[in-house]
Amino acid sequence: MKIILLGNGGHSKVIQEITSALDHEIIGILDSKYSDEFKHNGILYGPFASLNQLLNQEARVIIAIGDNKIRNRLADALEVRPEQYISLVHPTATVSTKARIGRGTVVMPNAVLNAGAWVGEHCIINTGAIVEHDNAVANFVHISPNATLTGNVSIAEGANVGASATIIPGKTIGMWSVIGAGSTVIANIPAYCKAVGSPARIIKKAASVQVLEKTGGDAFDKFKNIPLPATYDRE
Ligand SMILES: CC(=O)SCCNC(=O)CCNC(=O)[C@H](O)C(C)(C)COP(=O)(O)OP(=O)(O)OC[C@H]1O[C@@H](n2cnc3c(N)ncnc32)[C@H](O)[C@@H]1OP(=O)(O)O
Repeated sequence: MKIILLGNGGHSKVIQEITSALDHEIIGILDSKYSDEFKHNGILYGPFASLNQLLNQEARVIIAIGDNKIRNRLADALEVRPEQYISLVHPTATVSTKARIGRGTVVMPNAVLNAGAWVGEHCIINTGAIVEHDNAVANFVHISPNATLTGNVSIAEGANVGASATIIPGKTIGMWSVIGAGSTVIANIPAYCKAVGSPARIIKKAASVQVLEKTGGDAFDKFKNIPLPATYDRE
């Protein structure tokens, strides 16, 4: 399969290795840092504007950028049809036949996705991360290296779970929230919050969450609408 990578930073390096391990052929690496096109080892390097000519070659695309917001913005901005995105799973990752992985998602070496785990589109399940049974991981999420989502955990869109963090069973991380490296989450975390430590405490909340709390509203209930990922079979 011919693959085009969008982004050429550290995260892209790892994806390039996964792509090679899967015997795909990288035909283009595009990045905003390039203003002109050039070829090196048969790969076209250039700006994102070069995407259309490469897509004419029946290639598939992966957004190889670690920042969840930038992946989200790029996916919105690009005229790439959903079926043109590929999901990549490193050969050493263990993925249950009863797990689902959305388009544009990458599963790094030694990660584990157990039975009933649903992972959405354009997610990163990073090196050695564990996504246990019956997890729901929405689009544009990053589960960092060695993080553990125990059973029945829900991670809403765009959330970022730091390296080696642990989420205990049944808890929810709200949309676009960030969990610090090494933290242990033992309660639901509302949307747009930053939580750190063991047990994790919220150190930063979105203004809207603060207003709800001041007015007696239930912040979590208001923000917990978790967009479940669409079900796409593994490639
Ligand atoms: C392959 C890869 O690299 S994948 C990338 C993986 N990346 C990660 O895992 C990074 C995760 N990021 C973190 O843990 C960061 O520290 C964040 C995002 C949680 C916080 O970052 P910032 O908003 O810049 O917070 P800042 O550094 O100002 O710290 C604020 C407070 O939280 C504390 N804090 C920050 N991170 C943590 C943490 N992980 N655990 C415990 N406490 C923490 C700080 O000590 C500080 O406490 P203080 O106010 O008492 O001094």
